Amino acid sequence: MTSDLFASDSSFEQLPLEGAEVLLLQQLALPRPASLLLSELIRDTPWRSEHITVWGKKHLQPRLVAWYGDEGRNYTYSGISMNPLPWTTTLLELRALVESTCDERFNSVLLNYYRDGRDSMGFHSDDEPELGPRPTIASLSLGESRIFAFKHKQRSDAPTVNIELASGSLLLMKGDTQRNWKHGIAKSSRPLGPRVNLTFRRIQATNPRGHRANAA
Ligand SMILES: O=C(O)CCC(=O)C(=O)O
Ligand SMILES: [Fe+2]
Repeated sequence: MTSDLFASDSSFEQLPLEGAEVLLLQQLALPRPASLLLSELIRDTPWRSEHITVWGKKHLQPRLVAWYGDEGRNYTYSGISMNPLPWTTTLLELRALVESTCDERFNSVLLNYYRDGRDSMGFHSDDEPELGPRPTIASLSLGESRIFAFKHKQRSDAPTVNIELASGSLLLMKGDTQRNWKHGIAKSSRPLGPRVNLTFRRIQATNPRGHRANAA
């Protein structure tokens, strides 16, 4: 094991997205090598394959998901209501690391498992009412690098901004990011390995029924 596995670049880089606050840390100092965390999460998580309703039509989500968090922090999107699973030791460890790195507090985490290049996430904003009006979301990626694309919601002439989310990277979305931009993970025709993404979130105390119309 070389020290490179644990190398970290401790500075966040601000991405040039107008009307958004998006910061990227290329390499978080993980407690164990990313490959070990990835295989542990793939093996130990009770993954769910969910049907979601998008524009009134039922689809199977092209990825697997799991939702963890403090009790009572339910989350509803695209017609799915998720009751949180109790935190595991590993997820608590990762949460503490992410919280101290970005000086924020989170009470839940959504895990997305992209099994290969055919798995994806459609363009959406994380703008459910239970996240509050200007949510801070911290996204930790493990495994295969995937392209994370931002598309402006109002300005169709604004170019799509693509960023590569490598294993061990931490992306922070804050402020008006969700109000002005959508994001997604495209499919790839190349044979890609597995990736697990963890989005740490803060669910507000009240839990009105939310909706996410376009997160196929
Ligand atoms: O997998 C990713 O990087 C994106 C995850 C995401 O956008 C979400 O969970 O809302
Ligand atoms: Fe998202």
